[in-house]
Amino acid sequence: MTKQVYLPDDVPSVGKKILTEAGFEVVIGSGRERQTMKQEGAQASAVLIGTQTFDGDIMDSMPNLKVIARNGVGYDAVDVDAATKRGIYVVNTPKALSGSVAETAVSELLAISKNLYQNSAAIHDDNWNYRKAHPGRDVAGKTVGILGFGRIGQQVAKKLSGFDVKIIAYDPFAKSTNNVEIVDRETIFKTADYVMVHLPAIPETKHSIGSAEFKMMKNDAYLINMARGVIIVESELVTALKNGDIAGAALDVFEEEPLPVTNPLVGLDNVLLTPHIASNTIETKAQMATDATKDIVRVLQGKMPEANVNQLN
Ligand SMILES: NC(=O)C1=CN([C@@H]2O[C@H](COP(=O)(O)OP(=O)(O)OC[C@H]3O[C@@H](n4cnc5c(N)ncnc54)[C@H](O)[C@@H]3O)[C@@H](O)[C@H]2O)C=CC1
Ligand SMILES: O=C(O)C(=O)COP(=O)(O)O
Repeated sequence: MTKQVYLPDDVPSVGKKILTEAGFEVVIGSGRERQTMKQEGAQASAVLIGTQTFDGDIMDSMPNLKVIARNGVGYDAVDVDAATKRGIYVVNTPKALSGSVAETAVSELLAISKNLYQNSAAIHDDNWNYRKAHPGRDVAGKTVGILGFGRIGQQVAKKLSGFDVKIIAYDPFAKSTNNVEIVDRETIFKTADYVMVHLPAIPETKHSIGSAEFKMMKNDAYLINMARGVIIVESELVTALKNGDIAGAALDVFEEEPLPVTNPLVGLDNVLLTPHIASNTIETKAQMATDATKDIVRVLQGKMPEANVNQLN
């Protein structure tokens, strides 16, 4: 019988082509909701998922499942222990997206420094003079502090190398490089003008940045989080933004996604909010779909997965 690959969300055609050419049936689903996935994926030998929760209960509804492919890098929402107990591979696409996420991180750093969003909104509102009372900040001469100096953190440092900034990083497993000094965690919060979060969401990092860290930060410093919402204590960030403990924030990820419009972050004028778009580009989505589906094919053909190799772009 033809093996099924279940895609709760559609992916670029290059990925579907790899699956059909390898002889698999592609089942495009209608969303990430638990019951929907359980029904639509009941016959699946492989699934290709986003950031939705994928636990043992869902795995048990898919008795043929051999591989869970994360179309992305963070697999914090996949119960890897449950998969391992069931003999199911978990793969991801770390090589595909580091550069793209770093581009978005640097874009947001520049956008909050120059008030790009507010100035554009002001023009749309027929307010050319908004700029007068809202000068931006130069990036040159500032200190950028990177928390988590892995694939993405290193790409951020590379992209920033032409900006005349001092770059420091905290990561217990990383070493200083030509242009990046590894420092202790406190030094990041106390001295950086931009604190950039590129940590994995693991028990050690969950809610690890809150009021104590915001109080350590300089009043004119910015927080940029492109990693996972759960790393920040959101309510304490709101307080810090309102009290002026920090100058502003750029956030691509939130504890609850989609971010409810009732969340107190919405409407603050010193925060740039984007809907989890750091890797959401035409080129990177195609590369992620390619890497993930090639690994699905390998596993379903009885080979070892390859895309999940810790290698820089
Ligand atoms: N906004 C978005 O669309 C995207 C978000 N992400 C998030 O970015 C995260 C990072 O991705 P990569 O750089 O590829 O991962 P990575 O595993 O290459 O790098 C993470 C680094 O954090 C370090 N680390 C671990 N615990 C730490 C701690 N307590 N303190 C300081 N450093 C610590 C590790 O040693 C590692 O070097 C992912 O886990 C994912 O959640 C990834 C892609 C897209
Ligand atoms: O790769 C990751 O970890 C991401 O956060 C990308 O998110 P997505 O799978 O595109 O919703």
